[in-house]
Amino acid sequence: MSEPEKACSPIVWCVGGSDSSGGAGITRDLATLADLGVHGCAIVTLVSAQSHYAMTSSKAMQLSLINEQWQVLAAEALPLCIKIGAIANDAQAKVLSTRIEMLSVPRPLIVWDPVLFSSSKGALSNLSKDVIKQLLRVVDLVTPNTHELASLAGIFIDSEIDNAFETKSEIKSEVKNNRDVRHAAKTLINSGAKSVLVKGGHARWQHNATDTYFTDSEEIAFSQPRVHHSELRGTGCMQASAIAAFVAKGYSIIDALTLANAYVKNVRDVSSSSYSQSSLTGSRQSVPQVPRLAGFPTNRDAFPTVAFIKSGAFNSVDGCKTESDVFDKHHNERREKPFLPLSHTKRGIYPVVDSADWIEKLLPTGVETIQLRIKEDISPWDKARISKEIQRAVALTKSTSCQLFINDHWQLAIEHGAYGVHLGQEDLFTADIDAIRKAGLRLGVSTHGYAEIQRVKSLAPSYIALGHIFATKTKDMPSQPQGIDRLKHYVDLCGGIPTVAIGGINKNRCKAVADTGATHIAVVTAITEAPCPHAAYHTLQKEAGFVE
Ligand SMILES: Cc1ncc(COP(=O)(O)OP(=O)(O)O)c(N)n1
Ligand SMILES: Cc1ncsc1CCOP(=O)(O)O
Repeated sequence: MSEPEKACSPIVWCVGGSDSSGGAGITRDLATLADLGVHGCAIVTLVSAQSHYAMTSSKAMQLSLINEQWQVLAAEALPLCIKIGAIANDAQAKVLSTRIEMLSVPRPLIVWDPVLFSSSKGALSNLSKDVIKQLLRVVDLVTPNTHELASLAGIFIDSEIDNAFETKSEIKSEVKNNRDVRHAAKTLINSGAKSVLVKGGHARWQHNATDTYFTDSEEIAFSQPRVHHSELRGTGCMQASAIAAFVAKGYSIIDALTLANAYVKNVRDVSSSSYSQSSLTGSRQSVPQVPRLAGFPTNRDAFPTVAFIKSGAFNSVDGCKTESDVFDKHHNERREKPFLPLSHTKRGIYPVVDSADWIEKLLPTGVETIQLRIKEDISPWDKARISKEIQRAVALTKSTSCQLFINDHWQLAIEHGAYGVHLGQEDLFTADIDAIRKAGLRLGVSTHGYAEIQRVKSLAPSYIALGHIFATKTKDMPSQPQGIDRLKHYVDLCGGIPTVAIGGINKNRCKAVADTGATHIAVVTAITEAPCPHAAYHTLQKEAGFVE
């Protein structure tokens, strides 16, 4: 399944150096963008003479030429994203920082891959502490590996010491474990960086390769099985360009990080398999491994495990008891203990209602899955009344085959023996997931894109809800509607786990939704605001093709 074509490609600017081997730098950025259906423009900062194994020289572009490249592009159209790679010197860095600061709001998202050295063993840039500090503060996302993170954080640690003792210090930040990663990343954030993605490829102490994304309020880990002995160069350039490409295509930053991680995994896989193929056929004579194109990632096995670490829960570095695998330990444990599957495998319309009366009203339709969703901010009920309502809903459905899910109130759902619980993303930080599973209740969880789906898959829930598909008046949504094309990808990504599509679905839209393969279609107003809710339920079932 390929990604839908848009009428015109989004634009990303790449600022960086050319690598004559095509393995990295702006050469690789442009190939990555083209592979992902994004038009790349180039602002060349330096030209390097490089092969896959050595760099013999590198020459900086004149400042006037950097300025002119920027100006001529800006006069035509501003991009949705700017990816910055190697910057040759302080003067270039200052021009770029000033240019970025002058961009009017809403400005493009700026991603800086802080390439200080080339993997073919040569220095590409020689930036002073002050310009690095300035750059860190003007960009939106910086993507260091652990060596680069140590150098960047060292700058701030050095200057704290410089300020305190008024002496020059050689002290460097050390990054030798996950605790150091967090400490160094938080140093950058506390010094004004907006967000940091620390790449785990060089973090040999990690069992998996874990990229960790930090903002002042979030920490999200993306893990892949570690690749040992990779000869592929330019993966950092590819990853940062892919992030820029996905943001330019309208994905949220955390989905862009998830997709870019999967993209690089695919490039690695196709590149190494064609490389080993060439060795088998004898066509390889000390030929370097070159990156192959991989396109939009659609294969489930390329996607990372995603773990959201609640901000605050680990905000003190000492809060991490085990320095390793804080990031994915719980997720791996849970994957081995799946939730019970749904009892009905038949696809169907899934009404979401706010009272036991509605459940009573709809049961005669033969509805097989229903949700009681009581929102306290809508009706200020006290806990005792909510408890009674849940108890009544459970009693109504007990002797039927209808699967009753209780939204949010998982303790009451357990207490009253409901069939299942439906939770949102925030609830996952607070609910006792193990208690729900041990009590034998099913679990459904809401998601709003790639990162959350990958997070939730690790819980092995009974279903994954995907939303919101279309604009809805029922709930204020902070995210954009997903649309049918993305829904198709999400259903595929969920693999064998049943899916529920929700948000703005009515009788005219449910056929297209059902065609994506979503197992269930959840609706609120298409039933609750219909003149005849029974008839509406049957029409939706029919239009979706769930019944003859
Ligand atoms: C089937 C289904 N899907 C999504 C939701 C939304 O749940 P959540 O994100 O917890 O938001 P609220 O419903 O609590 O507003 C749902 N209820 N059911
Ligand atoms: C609870 C919820 N979660 C995502 S969209 C939504 C509301 C869906 O209501 P409607 O079917 O009326 O658009």
